[in-house]
Amino acid sequence: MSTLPIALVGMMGSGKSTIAKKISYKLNVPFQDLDDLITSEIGCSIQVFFQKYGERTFRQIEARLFQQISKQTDSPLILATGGGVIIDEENRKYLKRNWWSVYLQTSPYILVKRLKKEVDSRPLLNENIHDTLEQKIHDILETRHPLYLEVASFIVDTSSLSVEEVCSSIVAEYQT
Ligand SMILES: Nc1ncnc2c1ncn2[C@@H]1O[C@H](COP(=O)(O)OP(=O)(O)O)[C@@H](O)[C@H]1O
Ligand SMILES: O=C(O)C1=C[C@@H](OP(=O)(O)O)[C@@H](O)[C@H](O)C1
Ligand SMILES: [Mg+2]
Repeated sequence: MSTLPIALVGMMGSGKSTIAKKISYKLNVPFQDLDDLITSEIGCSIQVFFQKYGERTFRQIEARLFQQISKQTDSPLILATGGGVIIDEENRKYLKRNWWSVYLQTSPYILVKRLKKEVDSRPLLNENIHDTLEQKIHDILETRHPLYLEVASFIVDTSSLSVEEVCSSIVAEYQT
């Protein structure tokens, strides 16, 4: 049984926010969503912030808030990270050292199906209007997949699992 707090990592649409909330309820452990913490600090949506200040500034805030929580992880917590948290090398160190990190691996085909209706809230999917959603997801996943693998203590392939099945699999492994 792990005693570390749980961090969910994976691509946009892999289910981090949805699954973290459910596991929090199942384990009776507090839950936080890194994107919600960022939104509270910036005072606008992530979409609007990207347009005004760009991704680089977003990543700086994301890293600061993530590392701040990571240093306070002495009590149980479930954290839904944002899909890009693993880009920063220092963030990856924290994910390996301070968290039981779960990679919600999801096939590009399923990501496209899940994200089709939610593109508006994900700025990286609104860029490069000449690329299809399939192409954008493929390109992002190609760079990030090795980084998710690098930090993962446990991997769940969510592509053919329901939300409930993903939660059960994580809880069972965490309690083993
Ligand atoms: N295992 C799953 N099966 C079907 N739909 C899912 C699953 N996990 C998440 N979803 C759906 O995919 C969408 C994105 O989920 P979300 O939790 O916001 O992902 P993330 O936080 O990783 O971007 C939501 O509409 C959610 O209901
Ligand atoms: O993958 C990314 O770079 C991002 C993922 C988003 O969170 P979700 O993974 O919860 O969609 C959010 O942090 C931001 O739009 C950037
Ligand atoms: Mg999310």
